[in-house]
Amino acid sequence: MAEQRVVIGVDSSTQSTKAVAVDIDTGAVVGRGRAAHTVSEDGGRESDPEQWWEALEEAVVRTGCAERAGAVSIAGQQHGLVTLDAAGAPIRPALLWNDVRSAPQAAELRDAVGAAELARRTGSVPTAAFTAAKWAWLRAHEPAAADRVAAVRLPHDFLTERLTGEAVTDRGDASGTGWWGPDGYDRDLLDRIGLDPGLLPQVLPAGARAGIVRPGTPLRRGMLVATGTGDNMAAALGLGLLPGQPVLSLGTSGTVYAVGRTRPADPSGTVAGFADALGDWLPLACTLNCTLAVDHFAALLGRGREEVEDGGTAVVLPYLDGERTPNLPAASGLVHGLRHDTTPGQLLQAAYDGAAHALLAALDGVLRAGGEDPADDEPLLLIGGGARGRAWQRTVLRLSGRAVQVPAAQELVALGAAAQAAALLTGERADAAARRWRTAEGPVLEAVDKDDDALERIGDTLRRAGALQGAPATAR
Ligand SMILES: Nc1ncnc2c1ncn2[C@@H]1O[C@H](COP(=O)(O)OP(=O)(O)O)[C@@H](O)[C@H]1O
Ligand SMILES: O=C(CO)[C@@H](O)[C@H](O)COP(=O)(O)O
Repeated sequence: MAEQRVVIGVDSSTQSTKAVAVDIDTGAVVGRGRAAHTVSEDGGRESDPEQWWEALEEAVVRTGCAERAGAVSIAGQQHGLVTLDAAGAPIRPALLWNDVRSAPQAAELRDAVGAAELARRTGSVPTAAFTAAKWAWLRAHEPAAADRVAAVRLPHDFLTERLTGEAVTDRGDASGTGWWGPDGYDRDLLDRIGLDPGLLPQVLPAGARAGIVRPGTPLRRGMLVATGTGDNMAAALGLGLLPGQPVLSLGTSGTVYAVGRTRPADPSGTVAGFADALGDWLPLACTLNCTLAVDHFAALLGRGREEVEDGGTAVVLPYLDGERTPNLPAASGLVHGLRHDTTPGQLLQAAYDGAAHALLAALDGVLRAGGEDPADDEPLLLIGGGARGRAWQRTVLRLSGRAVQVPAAQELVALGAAAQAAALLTGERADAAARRWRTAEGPVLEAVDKDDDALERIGDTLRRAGALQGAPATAR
């Protein structure tokens, strides 16, 4: 019998690290591992990169394939600022994508350079999420720490470098920094925020090899390591996504995206013009308040996640972490439209609706930004931890008016990383490997009539909440 060929894909995302070991020939998942992360909650959002490394070690060992896999690749949460000293040790905890303290620095950059110019050069108008704003925050608030920095990395670059010793990244994750464009690093923008380009990793071409596993890790020494990428780019690979197929991901962040053939440049900032991990683009809109915010609401109401009820006039803007889409970093949660007959179940449903609203409102813009036609009747692919929740599925059906496909495969980010690893061994494109593995297959839920009344109520509340949501909610 021929020996089974296996690769490992890793997803180092906000709440945990997940690893999958995949049979290259069949796509069967032959091992899984998971280890949790800690995220600070006192004002900012920070995590210790050393904990990500330990979680990665634990998760890959748990797959049972750390010694026999042929290749490995690491995908990670986008945007996080990892600052290292000359020995490669973190100088301070990483500033995460959902830390809104850097909103003033993002606004300064937009004012200084102009939103349209930033979109033209980097594809995106930066919000607090972007690494450029985080570096500017560090320079302003912790100048002594910033002066000690010998290397700046994204979460997945940091982990790839720990594995290989190579200071490298890929175009997908680099496109979320706010200092990268199709011609490489933007020296003028780096200069404005006081970041030496010599501190940054080399951006490798799509499909390249990052290096090999060095001694002293739980993975076999000499194992091939692919470039890895940002988590949303990896999920696009993991689904074997073709241009124009929309995806809605329900995790700590909510994201909506599609592969596009045209380079996006949305001056309004709603659609970020990311690169994908191959040669195309990944226009994407992202919210800060998704599964965690709705779960928090359910806990406040003393109800289980699925205990929702239809009807009523309540509107919830569940902006517990501030918000990125719409760009309201100082916002807080807001409940409006309560009546004597409003039930707790209706209020919970309103929290789901409020969390899904901005993502679905951005969907057509995402498709157009990538040069694709929103009128095409492609089902919306629903992924991420929330995708299996029935209340989430019903909410997305009601507010999108589209058919929804729920892939049976789980951990699509880790599968996308595994597809990158497989591509190193087979010579395929990573997305082609995932299509061969049939990762996107799953039940299609039929479209229902769009709930325009609910969408209108939320949009109206949002418009009228203006001053309340723009003012600082708490001193951060
Ligand atoms: N059946 C479910 N219904 C709704 N939400 C769920 C369900 N299972 C998990 N979740 C949510 O999924 C989230 C984790 O999703 P995941 O995509 O793994 O997050 P991340 O990648 O951001 O770490 C958790 O916040 C959890 O509340
Ligand atoms: O900031 C973004 C996208 O721009 C987020 O999608 C992060 O990449 C975090 O992802 P999850 O941990 O929620 O998967």
